[in-house]
Amino acid sequence: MLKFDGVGLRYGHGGLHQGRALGPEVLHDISFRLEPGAFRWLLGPSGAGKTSLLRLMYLAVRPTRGHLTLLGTDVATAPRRALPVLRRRIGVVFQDFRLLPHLSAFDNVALPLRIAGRPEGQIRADVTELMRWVGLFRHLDARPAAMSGGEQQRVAIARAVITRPALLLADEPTGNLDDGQAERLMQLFKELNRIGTTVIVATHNESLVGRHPAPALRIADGYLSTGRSPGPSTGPSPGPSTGRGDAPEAS
Ligand SMILES: Nc1ncnc2c1ncn2[C@@H]1O[C@H](COP(=O)(O)OP(=O)(O)OP(=O)(O)O)[C@@H](O)[C@H]1O
Repeated sequence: MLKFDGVGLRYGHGGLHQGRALGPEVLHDISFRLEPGAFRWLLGPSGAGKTSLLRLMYLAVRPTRGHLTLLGTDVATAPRRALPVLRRRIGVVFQDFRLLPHLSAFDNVALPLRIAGRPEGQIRADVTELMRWVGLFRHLDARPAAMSGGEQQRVAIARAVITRPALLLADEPTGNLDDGQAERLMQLFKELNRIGTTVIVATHNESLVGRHPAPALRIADGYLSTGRSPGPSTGPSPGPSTGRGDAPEAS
């Protein structure tokens, strides 16, 4: 369902004729495959290429070389009209949240459901329940500017998961959360994963990764390797549902 085959990425491509030179390659020869229901940490030092890899997966950029298949669709050969439909099956928690400033927290989270044409009564029930779960029930009417960083991050998370996407991509989703909130967030991600969502979480939060051992995509200097995240040496560690979706991988 998610397949990278020799993918490389340079920024600025298409810009030559606009006077911008092609930048250096920031991702090199990325090859891996994930089946539906997989969970992966995405790990690597700052600047290694985690956000760039996620941007390929939510169609913000296209590979400069190689092949990328997302949810069964080859993004290079798919007709242009197919891409927004594909994109709607992907939930993204952006590192910088990207909430719409003129909308309330409720309306930010409701937006993907409204775009999908869901009935307003169902939207109200679903959004209210999820906002209660992420601890923001008292902030339904607040605008992003009136919320703390952690509150905004939780709105961004709620917006990403409200549609139960086929693929959930989260870029440093606990950066503004305390440990208790981060654990609650992991419960949410694991529950989605349990019901079939493929989940990829980029993070520097080593203690969170240690508490939830799962296979990892590791990036260093734009090159990918795969392996298992370090887990606690003792104690129960159910972790995300790592038993499913573990397709043979090559990197
Ligand atoms: N829009 C862009 N234009 C040009 N180069 C970029 C752009 N975005 C990222 N890069 C470069 O791509 C490389 C990888 O950056 P990326 O943001 O993917 O790393 P990261 O692993 O997500 O880092 P961090 O953990 O700090 O968020 C870096 O060298 C960065 O400077």
